[in-house]
Amino acid sequence: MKRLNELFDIDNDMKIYSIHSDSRYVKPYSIFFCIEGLSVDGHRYIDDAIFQGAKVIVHSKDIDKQQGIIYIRVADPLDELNRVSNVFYDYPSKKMRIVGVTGTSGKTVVASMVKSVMDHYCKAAYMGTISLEYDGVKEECPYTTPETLYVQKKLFDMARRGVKVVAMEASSHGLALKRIDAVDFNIAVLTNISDEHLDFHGTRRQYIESKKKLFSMLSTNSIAVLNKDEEVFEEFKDATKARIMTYGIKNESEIMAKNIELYIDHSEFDLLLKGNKYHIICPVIADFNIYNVLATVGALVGLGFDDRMIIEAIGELKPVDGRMEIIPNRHNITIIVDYCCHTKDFENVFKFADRVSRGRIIAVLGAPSKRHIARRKKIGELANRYLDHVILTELDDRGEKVEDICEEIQEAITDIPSIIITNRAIAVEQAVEQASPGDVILLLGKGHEKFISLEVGQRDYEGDKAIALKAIKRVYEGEEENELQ
Ligand SMILES: CC(=O)N[C@H]1[C@@H](OP(=O)(O)OP(=O)(O)OC[C@H]2O[C@@H](n3ccc(=O)[nH]c3=O)[C@H](O)[C@@H]2O)O[C@H](CO)[C@@H](O)[C@@H]1O[C@H](C)C(=O)N[C@@H](C)C(=O)N[C@H](CCC(=O)O)C(=O)O
Repeated sequence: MKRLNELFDIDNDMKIYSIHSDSRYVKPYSIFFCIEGLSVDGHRYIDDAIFQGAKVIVHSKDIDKQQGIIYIRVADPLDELNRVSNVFYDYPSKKMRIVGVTGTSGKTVVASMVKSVMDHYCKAAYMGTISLEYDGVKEECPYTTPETLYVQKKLFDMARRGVKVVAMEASSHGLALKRIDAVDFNIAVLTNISDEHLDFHGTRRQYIESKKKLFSMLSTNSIAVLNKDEEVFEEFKDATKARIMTYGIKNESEIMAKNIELYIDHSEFDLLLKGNKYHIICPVIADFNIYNVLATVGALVGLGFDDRMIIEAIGELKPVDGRMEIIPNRHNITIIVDYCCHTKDFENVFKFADRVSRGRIIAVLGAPSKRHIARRKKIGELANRYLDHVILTELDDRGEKVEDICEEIQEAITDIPSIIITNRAIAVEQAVEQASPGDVILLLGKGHEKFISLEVGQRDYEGDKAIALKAIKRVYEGEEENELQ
């Protein structure tokens, strides 16, 4: 609870119990902020908010006024929402060390790794695509980077429960839509930038600018962990007042990986850290994940880790749920589940499998509907180049016919066999049935997710990992039993 005059420069000490930007959740004695959205304008819902009990309306447009309600007109209600939510929740981000991770790919992996390492030392939190997780709380996050009120409320709860470090993903949408403007970041990490989300941002330039915002928000005593091998490195360096910490594989950096050896179930490399060299054996797979490990090291150095703590932490890193996650089995079949969102991700995963596999590479994949249509042909072309067999299936159909999406991918697969099995669970089972010892199965696109998005809402899906594990048991362990009989 706060008094109104603590939140605004106003001569009124009314008790305010909550603040809202969505009329559907407004509670009595609250403030409603009218946010102009991309599809609707929050000003339309003022009456609903008052009906639900809002006593204060923060708006930017001419509106009809009612008796007994306080109206506060501001230039930008979203900016005010950010400012007020910070005051309302007692500046929660200032009470913890906040690590923000942005970039096209790798945000989830880096933020999750930072959290899992920090868990050994203090109460740590993760907020991002997979979940919101801290101090025994685990729930689905509404967005990769949720909206201001959600973020502030959760940070407030974390601070109250003694969380010391928060690793959160900063999506380009979240940054552009001011969802984390009120967060005081201590460390910002850039993974990489490729041409994605142009449907929302319009141009690559706009996309880059939204990512850069995280770094321009940093103060002089914060740290910007930047990938020196990225084309945009100099631009990001110039965008921040923070101390720069560089990592990379190709260009000379403060944190470097050299002599990288990739294996199907782990990686080895020499880590160059402040002039020292350490040989690392690390349970994460694929070269693009080495970048993620280096970015994590950057964040940990920023959090005060010394070399010994870093080496210990990397050796114990666990693969993140549904991110190049190997599904264990005793049958010499390597099954990898990966979220694989962008075209570049598909290329990276295919290349890795091609490089380390001694058998065939079988992939189960699809493409999301009504989004990134051009991606379908590109995925097909890449599959053609690197894989041996493809099973095309549903991803998130959102009302488009799955067969049509699969056929569009299939048109570009001219040199290797491909089949369409629209039911994803059956497609995964098929892949397991077809595999022989030595083969690699790639289950791509769903990662940790246990739902399929429909035109409206979503339906439950058991998850690639669970289905693959069951199939292994049925196909291989069942066979073993038969042989014994
Ligand atoms: C493009 C985008 O991000 N849009 C977000 C935006 O939608 P919008 O601007 O259209 O909002 P709106 O629905 O018009 O509503 C405007 C205002 O009216 C309010 N309202 C609305 C209805 C009502 O009955 N009462 C009411 O008060 C809303 O709460 C809101 O404050 O604001 C809405 C609520 O404030 C968000 O739900 C919505 O996220 C959409 C659904 C979404 O899917 N966003 C995705 C793309 C997203 O953010 N993705 C990124 C990850 C990207 C990645 O890296 O892959 C993420 O961080 O998750």
